[in-house]
Amino acid sequence: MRKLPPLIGDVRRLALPYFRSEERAVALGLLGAVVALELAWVYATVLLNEWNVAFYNAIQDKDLAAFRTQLLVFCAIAAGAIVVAVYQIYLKQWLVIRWRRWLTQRYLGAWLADDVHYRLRLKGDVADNPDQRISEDVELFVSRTISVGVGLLGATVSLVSFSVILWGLSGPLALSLFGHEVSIPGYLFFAALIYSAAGTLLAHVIGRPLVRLNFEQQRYEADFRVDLVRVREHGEQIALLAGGPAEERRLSDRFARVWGNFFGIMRAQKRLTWFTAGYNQISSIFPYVVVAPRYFSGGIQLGQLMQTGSAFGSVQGAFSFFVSSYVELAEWAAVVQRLTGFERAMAAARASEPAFAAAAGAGGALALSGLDVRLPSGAALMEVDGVSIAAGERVLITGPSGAGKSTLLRAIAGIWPHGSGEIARHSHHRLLVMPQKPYVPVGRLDAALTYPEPARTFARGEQEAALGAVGLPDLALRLDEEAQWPHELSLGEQQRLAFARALLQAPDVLLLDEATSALDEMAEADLYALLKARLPEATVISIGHRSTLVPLHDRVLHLHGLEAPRSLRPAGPPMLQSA
Ligand SMILES: Nc1ncnc2c1ncn2[C@@H]1O[C@H](COP(=O)(O)OP(=O)(O)OP(=O)(O)O)[C@@H](O)[C@H]1O
Repeated sequence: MRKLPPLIGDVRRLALPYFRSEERAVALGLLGAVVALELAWVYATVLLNEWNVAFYNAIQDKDLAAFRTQLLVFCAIAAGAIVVAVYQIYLKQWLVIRWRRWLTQRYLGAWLADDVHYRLRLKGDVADNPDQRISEDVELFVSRTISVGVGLLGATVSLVSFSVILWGLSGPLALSLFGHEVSIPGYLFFAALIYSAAGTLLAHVIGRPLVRLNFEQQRYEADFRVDLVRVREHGEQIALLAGGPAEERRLSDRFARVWGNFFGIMRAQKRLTWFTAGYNQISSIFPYVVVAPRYFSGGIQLGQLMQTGSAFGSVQGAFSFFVSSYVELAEWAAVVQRLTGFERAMAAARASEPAFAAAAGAGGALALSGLDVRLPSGAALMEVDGVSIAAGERVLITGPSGAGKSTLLRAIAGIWPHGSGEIARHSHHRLLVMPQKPYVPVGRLDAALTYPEPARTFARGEQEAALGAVGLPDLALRLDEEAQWPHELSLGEQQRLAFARALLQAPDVLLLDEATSALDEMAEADLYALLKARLPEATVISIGHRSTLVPLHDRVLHLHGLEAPRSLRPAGPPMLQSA
């Protein structure tokens, strides 16, 4: 297991915000109730321990009346314990689901705000599989923190209560050491302590690899699941390429890591179970072996033997909380580590300074000066200086494949975090990016059309008119329909849908990244003419390889140079001819 102080520090950082949040009254109320019920449970076990004396002495004395009375006492204690058990589980689950809801919303907010999800992806492996961290790890963290926390509290209270009882029951142990008479008071307590401490130490040594193995297991499971989802999403392309066998090989390789690591877990858990199972078996008999001499010498009766045995078992059980919960603790430590890493990565992504300084510009105008755009690796990609684009101007950017045209649009859109320089634009102007493959969410068509605004933002008539204008009049009749639109609509139809979205949202700046690549040249010209007619004020920056795009724009900028870093300058006449 990890070193305890950092683990406790991480748990505090992850857990405290909920108990200080706007939900703190309910959270603390539920936590208080769960703790109170745990204490009530310990109290019931103390009562049962005392009941042992009267019950077993009644058996030893063949006292039927006392035996019957004690059966009734038992029923009363057991009834109370049953109520406590039922409500403790119920209230614990209540606390788990509320806490999980709060933490999930917090993580969703942090992950989706300020493009953190995208920046994390660009950074690569810093926080793998955020989906798994938000869904599974949050649930595991919340439920394990409550069960470990409450378990630890119960074990501590039980330890104190039964230690007092055991100390009282245990007479001093007289020993003769090197000719000196030594008397050890409360020797049964010390016997329980030594037995449990030895068990805890051994469990820790044997079970330590489980933390790392559990950490890896959660990661491999998530990687495998993500790959399965990708096959489902790209089913058509895979079928067209007859890629089934290739996917099967890849998925089998992925799964090999899942089961390979699981074998590691099985081996580690087997080693630990050899120890814990043996330890638990010995624990059930060990107290009686320790107390038996006093019983057989007539020092105590059967009732006291049973009470002492049970008190010894409780003290030793409380001390051994660590041994019995080692696997659970190991999983919990792994989850704490994963969530802490996720929070840190999100905070770092959010805190990273924007690469390109935003300067004030006017209207839909843009000015790019001293831009040095880089790759995540730090390698220089392109340089852009002294490029001004007037409001309402239409500019085409050309350049060889891989030159960095899309990356430049990402930088202008404000989501590319690598590089330096200044991008001047009006702080309130609205910008819409239309990529080659538009994002079309699954669900109702009107929501897909108006994304990311809610469908109700635009009147139904406006939505129908926009679809009609871009050549999709049939879809205007299906606005209420829910479907897998990304699979149902052709790429050309999706690109038309993106134009309809632009007409509705009427942005000040439009960035078109090969947004008409799936359409024929006539349809492309019609859609550009539509933009000019409906959004005459909008600044348009397009990327494309087709020469037919040139007359649809006022100016062409080209990424010059044979290799990176290329520079963006006006395209010369030869370029225009070859473009
Ligand atoms: N997230 C990323 N991580 C690492 N490299 C990237 C990333 N995104 C882009 N690149 C690299 O940056 C370079 C420019 O890519 P970009 O997509 O901007 O080119 P492009 O000019 O738009 O190409 P095309 O015309 O083929 O669409 C490429 O070499 C690409 O591999």
